[in-house]
Amino acid sequence: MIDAREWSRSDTIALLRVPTAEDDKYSRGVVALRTGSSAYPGAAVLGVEAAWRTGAGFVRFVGEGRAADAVIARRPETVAALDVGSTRVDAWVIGSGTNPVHRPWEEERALREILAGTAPVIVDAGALDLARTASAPLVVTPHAGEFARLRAGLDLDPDGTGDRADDAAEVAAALGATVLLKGATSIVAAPDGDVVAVSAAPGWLATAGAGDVLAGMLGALAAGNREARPADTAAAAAWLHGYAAARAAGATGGRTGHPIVALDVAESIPAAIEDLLS
Ligand SMILES: NC(=O)C1=CN([C@@H]2O[C@H](COP(=O)(O)OP(=O)(O)OC[C@H]3O[C@@H](n4cnc5c(N)ncnc54)[C@H](O)[C@@H]3O)[C@@H](O)[C@H]2O)[C@@H](O)CC1
Ligand SMILES: Nc1ncnc2c1ncn2[C@@H]1O[C@H](COP(=O)(O)OP(=O)(O)O)[C@@H](O)[C@H]1O
Repeated sequence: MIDAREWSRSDTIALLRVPTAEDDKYSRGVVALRTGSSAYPGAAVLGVEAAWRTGAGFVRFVGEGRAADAVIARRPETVAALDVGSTRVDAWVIGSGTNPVHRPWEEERALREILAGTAPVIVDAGALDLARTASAPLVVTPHAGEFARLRAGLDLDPDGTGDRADDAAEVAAALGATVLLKGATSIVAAPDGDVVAVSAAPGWLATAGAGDVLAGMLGALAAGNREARPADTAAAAAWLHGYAAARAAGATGGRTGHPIVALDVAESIPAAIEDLLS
C-alpha cells in the first residue's frame, strides 16, 4: 500500500509566480482550451474563467457555436478561433463539457493532434478515452466514475483494489502520465511512482462544474510553470481549488460555510492567491 504524502499550503505557494517587470502576456503563460460543446457550453465558460483568474497571461479558446459565443460573452479578453494555427501554446485543456459518444471525426482528429504535440495537455471528462494514444506530457483529471472507465480502457480492473493511491499509481504507470483522481481528498500520482494527497476542499465543492473550473486552473498553472513537474502543478492546482472553494463558501477558520456554485470558486481564485502570497 502506497503512503501518500499530504500536499500543503506551502507546497502550493512554491508554484505561484508573481509577475515581474520582465514579464509580458506570453511569458506569464498561454493556455488554450478546446472544451465545451453545444450540449455543455457552460463547461467552456467555467474553464476559461478559471484559467484567467489563476493568472494566465493569454487564454485562447478553440471552438465555435454556442460554446464560443458563451465564452466571449462572459470573458471578451479570450481569443476564440477555430484553431490556434502556429501560435504559441504553453498548455492545453481538453475534454471538459464534451461527450466522446457524440464526438465528430474532425474533433477527434484535432484532439489527437493536440495529444501528439509537445505542450502539456490537461485531459478531462470526454477526452479521457484518448489519453492512451498521447505522446504529449499529460495530466488526466478523472472523477471516480471516469476513473473506472479509464481503468477499463487500459485493461485494468475498473474497481481497482479500493486503495485510491495504489489504483491511481497503477494508472499513472500504465499511461506514463500524471493522474489527478478527484474526490473529497484528491490523489495525484506521478508516473515515477510518487503519490500525494490533497485535502483542502470543503464538501460544498461537490457541485456540478467544479471539475471544469479545476481543469482551467491547472491549465493556467501548467502554462505559467513550464519547468515544474506536472505532478506538482496538478497538486498545487487541486489545493488552490479547494482553498478558493473554502473561501467562497465562507468555510475557513473553523466556520461551516454555505452553498456555492462552480463560478463562485473561479471568482474566488484571485483573493485566494493573494492570501497565499501575503
Ligand atoms: N455546466 C456544464 O456545462 C457542465 C458540464 N459538465 C460536463 O458534463 C459531462 C458529463 O459529466 P458527468 O460527470 O455528469 O457524467 P459522466 O457521464 O462522466 O458520469 C456520470 C456517471 O458516473 C457516476 N459517478 C460515479 N462516481 C462519480 C463521481 N465521483 N462524480 C461524478 N459521477 C460519478 C455517476 O453516478 C453517473 O452515473 C462532462 O463533459 C462534464 O465536463 C459537468 O461538468 C457539469 C457542468
Ligand atoms: N465531498 C467532496 N468534498 C470536497 N471536494 C469534493 C467532494 N466531492 C467532489 N469534490 C471535488 O469537486 C470537484 C468535482 O469535479 P467533477 O466531478 O469533475 O465535477 P464536474 O464534472 O461537474 O465539473 C473535484 O475537484 C472534486 O475533487
